[in-house]
Amino acid sequence: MTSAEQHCIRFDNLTLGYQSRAAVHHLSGVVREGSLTAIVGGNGSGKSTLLKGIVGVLKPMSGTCIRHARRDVAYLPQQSELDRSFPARVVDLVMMGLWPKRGLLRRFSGEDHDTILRAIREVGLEGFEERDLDTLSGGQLQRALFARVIVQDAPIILLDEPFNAVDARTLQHLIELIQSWHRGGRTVMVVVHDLELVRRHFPETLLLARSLVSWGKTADALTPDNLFRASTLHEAWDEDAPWCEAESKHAHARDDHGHGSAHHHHHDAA
Ligand SMILES: Nc1ncnc2c1ncn2[C@@H]1O[C@H](COP(=O)(O)OP(=O)(O)OP(=O)(O)O)[C@@H](O)[C@H]1O
Repeated sequence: MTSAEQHCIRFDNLTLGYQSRAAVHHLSGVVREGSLTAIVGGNGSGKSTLLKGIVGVLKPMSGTCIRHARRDVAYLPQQSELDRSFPARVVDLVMMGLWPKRGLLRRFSGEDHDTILRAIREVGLEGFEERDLDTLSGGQLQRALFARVIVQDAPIILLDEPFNAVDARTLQHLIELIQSWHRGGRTVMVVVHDLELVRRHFPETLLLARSLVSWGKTADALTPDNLFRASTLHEAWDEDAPWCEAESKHAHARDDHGHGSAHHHHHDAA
């Protein structure tokens, strides 16, 4: 495998934000092809912003985020960003996963319908095909969204807090689906708040506190020291600071974690 093949996503001094305020500062490093990474950090630490930067809905303020060979991305936003009152059934939501490939106005083939029904079965929602989205429980909606990811069949999968408000059984099922995507060689990044879950199921972790705190094998990334540093940075935020003032305040934290080319060595394992 060439090094270009190993690098699925590359960040080079990437800064992302809104209006004139940066939310993710000067991130450098590579996401290895086929890796399974948890993105961890406190509220407002830039996790969702980073996913939006990878998808491309948010353009860099500076630096770059490059997806190798413009790989397709399946992106699941936080449930709070979804409009549940949208008048659609489960089958319509899952069908949307085929739009990028088929186009909005093309008719779907019998094969496409089989793909959609198979995905609905795979997430355990058989019998719910015709149900309106606004009648689903939170866990059922999350299953339907996972079915949409399945039909998208993308090599890169980004999930923003997919385990929020799901019960133990649904959680186990969603984890199994993520693991099957990982075994199939897809590159998967998931925003997760529960650190025990991360330690149990995610080989690699990226810990954010607006700037990168640590990134590598989960056991190395989530040391008490790194978690303490992340919380200290978190407390030091000034929401009203002009962009990059926060960066200079936090420069020491960036200097000693050695991300970028150094962190890349972590990615041989997993
Ligand atoms: N659309 C927006 N416009 C302006 N500022 C935003 C916008 N979205 C996020 N922010 C700000 O960017 C910063 C990072 O937010 P982000 O949503 O990436 O954090 P997060 O780590 O995903 O948080 P959480 O765990 O609470 O979901 C926060 O200060 C937030 O207020």
